[in-house]
Amino acid sequence: MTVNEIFYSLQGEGGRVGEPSIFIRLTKCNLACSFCDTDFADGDDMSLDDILNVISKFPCKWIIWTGGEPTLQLKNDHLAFFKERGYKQAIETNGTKPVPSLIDYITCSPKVNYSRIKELIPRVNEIRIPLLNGDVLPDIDIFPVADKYFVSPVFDGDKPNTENINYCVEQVKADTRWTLSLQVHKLIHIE
Ligand SMILES: C[S@@+](CC[C@H](N)C(=O)[O-])C[C@H]1O[C@@H](n2cnc3c(N)ncnc32)[C@H](O)[C@@H]1O
Ligand SMILES: Nc1nc2[nH]cc(C(=O)O)c2c(=O)[nH]1
Ligand code: SF4
Ligand SMILES: [Mg+2]
Repeated sequence: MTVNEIFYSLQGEGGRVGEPSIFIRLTKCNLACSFCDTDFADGDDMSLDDILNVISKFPCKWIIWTGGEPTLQLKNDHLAFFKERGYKQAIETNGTKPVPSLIDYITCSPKVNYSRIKELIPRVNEIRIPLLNGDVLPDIDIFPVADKYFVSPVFDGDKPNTENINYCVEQVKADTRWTLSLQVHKLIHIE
């Protein structure tokens, strides 16, 4: 696999905020979102044993596969390797590709082709849609069935953007099926 970075931190976004997690960021993406806060271009080839060597130092059994777009590389063979070693595995995906079945927790953060996501990924744990001030929030039923639906105001790099936050607050108050998600890791200055 081509790996951009591996770090141990707390989940900063969505339904599992605050949970200790090992982030494995894979290189490459099939989209180029204007607001993307991540530099995922560089990477090193790592074998599964190389990755295990790094992550086994952390006192944590939850992996979050992210990127870039992790579905471009991640397959059930990779997931089976870590599952056999006692890891639970979550994914952060943009919803443009199917998610391998051995994933334990799916966060889908829609960016494009909203109506197609359901066909590719019928059931997710959370939808977490990034919104800029004025972006149209689609009707919730267009998305896959989820346990929880979040709107996530786009941050300016590491800084919260008041207009985007206020706009998301309005959306949640107008349709109570949605919940606000903030990028808490940026607010508390952790990775
Ligand atoms: C960097 S992406 C990687 C995973 C996958 N490509 C995706 O888009 O879900 C991880 C999360 O960061 C969010 N994100 C990226 N840039 C952001 C920003 N400037 N403000 C808020 N969320 C952002 C994405 O929407 C996604 O939920
Ligand atoms: N703390 C922290 N939580 C996160 N949740 C999703 C992230 C990502 O970049 O995928 C992320 C991240 O980069 N840091
Ligand atoms: S899909 Fe995810 S990683 Fe790719 S550019 Fe958009 S936010 Fe960044
Ligand atoms: Mg991030």
